[in-house]
Amino acid sequence: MASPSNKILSISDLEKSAFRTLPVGTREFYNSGATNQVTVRENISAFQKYRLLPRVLRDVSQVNTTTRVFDRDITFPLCVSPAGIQAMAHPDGELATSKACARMGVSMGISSFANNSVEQITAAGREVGPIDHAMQLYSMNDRKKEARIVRRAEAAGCKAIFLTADSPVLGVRYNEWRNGFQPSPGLAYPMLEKSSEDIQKQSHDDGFTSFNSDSHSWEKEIPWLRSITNMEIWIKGILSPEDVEIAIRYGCDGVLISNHGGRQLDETPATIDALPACAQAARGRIRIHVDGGIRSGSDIFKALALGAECCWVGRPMLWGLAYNGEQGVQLMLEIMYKEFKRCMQLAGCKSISEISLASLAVVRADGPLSRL
Ligand SMILES: Cc1cc2nc3c(=O)[nH]c(=O)nc-3n(C[C@H](O)[C@H](O)[C@H](O)COP(=O)(O)O)c2cc1C
Ligand SMILES: CC(C)CC(=O)C(=O)O
Repeated sequence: MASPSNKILSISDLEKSAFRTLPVGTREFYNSGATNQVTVRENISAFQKYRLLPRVLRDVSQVNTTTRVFDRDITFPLCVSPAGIQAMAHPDGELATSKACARMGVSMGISSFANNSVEQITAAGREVGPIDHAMQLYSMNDRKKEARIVRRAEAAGCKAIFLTADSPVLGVRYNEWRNGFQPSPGLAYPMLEKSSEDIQKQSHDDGFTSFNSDSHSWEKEIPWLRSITNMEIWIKGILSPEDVEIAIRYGCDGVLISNHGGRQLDETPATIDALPACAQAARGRIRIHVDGGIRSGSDIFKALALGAECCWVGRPMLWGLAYNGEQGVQLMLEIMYKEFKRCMQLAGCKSISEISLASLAVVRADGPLSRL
């Protein structure tokens, strides 16, 4: 843990603190992406194409930042994406994240690679306050094991399955291969039913072979999932409007526009760039959320203006955990919340429904400001 006297004012401060704290193999595993890191970089830089166009002299003395996710009003439109192996950032791992999310009134995704069980994670959050969880899932060649994950998540009160659609195989991860990445000894994956001994025997890459199954398809996976659960079914990892259309056809409840934080297929578009076409294709028929590169309140604002109903964030949670466990994740969410609220006020929006394309402009190198 970094010294609490270090002033952490922004997500970038948290990132720098985690950089100093985490051993190089863990830090690179968390921060890196696939191949040449093109998408990792663009997920961040693409936000800079957009400029905020404020409307002034509007009464923003009362601002309502709340929005509805899984039939609950959450504090503001940011939740925590499912990210695996959180116990390498802090021994409390996902338990700390769940508590911080509950304290801040936002939802949490639980990775199949969590180091704690869905039962422990949901219970930890509920000790603090009301919270909804989504269970992240891969299509697996061991259908019985996959069904056990779904049943445990439902029994533990999860509201949704996030089916990760972008990971039939692991991305090209030079950093993991160079560092011979392994989770710290002693860490297990209880949802995947893997003990720490099992994990140490195989490479991270080997761990993904069981996901490359012939059930990794719309027609085999979605009707089967529907037949075994009443939870909402969301597809995580969509980037094209065509796939949004298919998700609607299969009766899915939502999609998370995501490139897995640039960790799977490199040179896919930044999610903020893929979002508008996907939101237009959805035409309100399916929920559209987004993750990837969201690092400030104005990034959340821009994503909402471009058609997302809610944003999710991965690495900033890991940096918060590395900084100071539960309090660190809470600090990350507080920073985001305060920045988002201030951004709404300064842009002249007093509720989420007032955030629209009219609040954005694009500055082109060779011309004047363009409206979207
Ligand atoms: C260390 C790490 C582990 C992750 N593990 C998973 C996972 O187990 N399942 C999954 O669907 N996505 C996983 N993700 C992707 C996140 O859910 C999310 O899509 C991504 O982190 C969003 O980008 P951001 O980190 O720029 O916010 C992981 C991301 C990171 C950084
Ligand atoms: C937590 C991992 C085992 C999975 C991963 O690295 C990822 O999904 O990006």
